[in-house]
Amino acid sequence: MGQMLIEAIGASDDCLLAGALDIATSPALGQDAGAYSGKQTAVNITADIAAGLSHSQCLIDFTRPEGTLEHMHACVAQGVNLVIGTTGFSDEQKAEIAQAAKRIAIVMAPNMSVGVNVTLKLLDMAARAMSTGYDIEIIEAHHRHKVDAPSGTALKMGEVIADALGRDLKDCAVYAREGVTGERDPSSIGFATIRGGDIVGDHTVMFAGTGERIEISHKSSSRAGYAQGSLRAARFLRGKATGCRL
Ligand SMILES: NC(=O)C1=CN([C@@H]2O[C@H](COP(=O)(O)OP(=O)(O)OC[C@H]3O[C@@H](n4cnc5c(N)ncnc54)[C@H](OP(=O)(O)O)[C@@H]3O)[C@@H](O)[C@H]2O)C=CC1
Ligand SMILES: O=C(O)C1=N[C@H](C(=O)O)C[C@H](O)C1
Repeated sequence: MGQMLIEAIGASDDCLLAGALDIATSPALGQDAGAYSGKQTAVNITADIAAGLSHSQCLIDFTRPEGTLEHMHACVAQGVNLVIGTTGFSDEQKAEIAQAAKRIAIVMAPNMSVGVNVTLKLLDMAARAMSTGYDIEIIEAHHRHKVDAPSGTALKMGEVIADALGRDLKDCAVYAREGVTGERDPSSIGFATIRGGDIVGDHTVMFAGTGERIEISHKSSSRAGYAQGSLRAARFLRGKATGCRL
């Protein structure tokens, strides 16, 4: 995602790359942030977070939860707003992010694509309309490099549906099935995860009834939409001092 963001920022007429961070062991440290594509950005990749943020108004973070939190503390110290695309946070980590939003402005979304966020609205509507008589299953597929499961997007879809049905996802989510599982609990929301190849990101929510089923799907064919959505979030944060969209 770092490379997609550098590309999207380079192509935009209102955003400027002011820093590029990676971890201390990265072989890319010291290189120009555009070196991977042969295009110069005049920004060198650094692991020095304070230095990387020193000319920035907003940090866009796609790393790992522990990296995001480290970056977030630096953003708070330096008054830099934050867009979080990283997924896989625990409840405690999410609470820490909500606390930080009292000091800086934060947008956090497990999926930055416009299409997925529209899909979340469709799911809210569908769940309310099919609140009984339909079994709800969420199926997601991603590339072989993805480290968290189910995806942040699938979990968000589950939360939206559970909220619409007046359920708590913690009580009704079924993340795995194996062996003699017994019949399906009608109040459950099931998750199935596929990992393989270079699948960018597919999500389908199935409402399986008697004699029919409805499937609402979103499929990403490029990661560019995530980068564009992140810039949109950064623009939204421009001029904001505190608060969060989670
Ligand atoms: N919200 C959205 O729309 C999207 C969210 N994502 C999420 O973004 C995250 C990153 O995905 P992706 O770009 O594919 O992953 P990558 O592994 O390709 O990139 C993550 C980068 O973060 C670095 N990193 C790892 N740990 C740390 C750390 N502790 N501190 C600082 N940097 C760190 C990695 O370094 P190194 O390679 O050296 O380990 C790597 O450069 C995932 O959580 C993914 O689910 C992804 C796409 C869209
Ligand atoms: O790791 C990815 O690639 C993606 N992660 C996000 C998630 O966990 O939902 C968003 C998108 O599906 C791509």
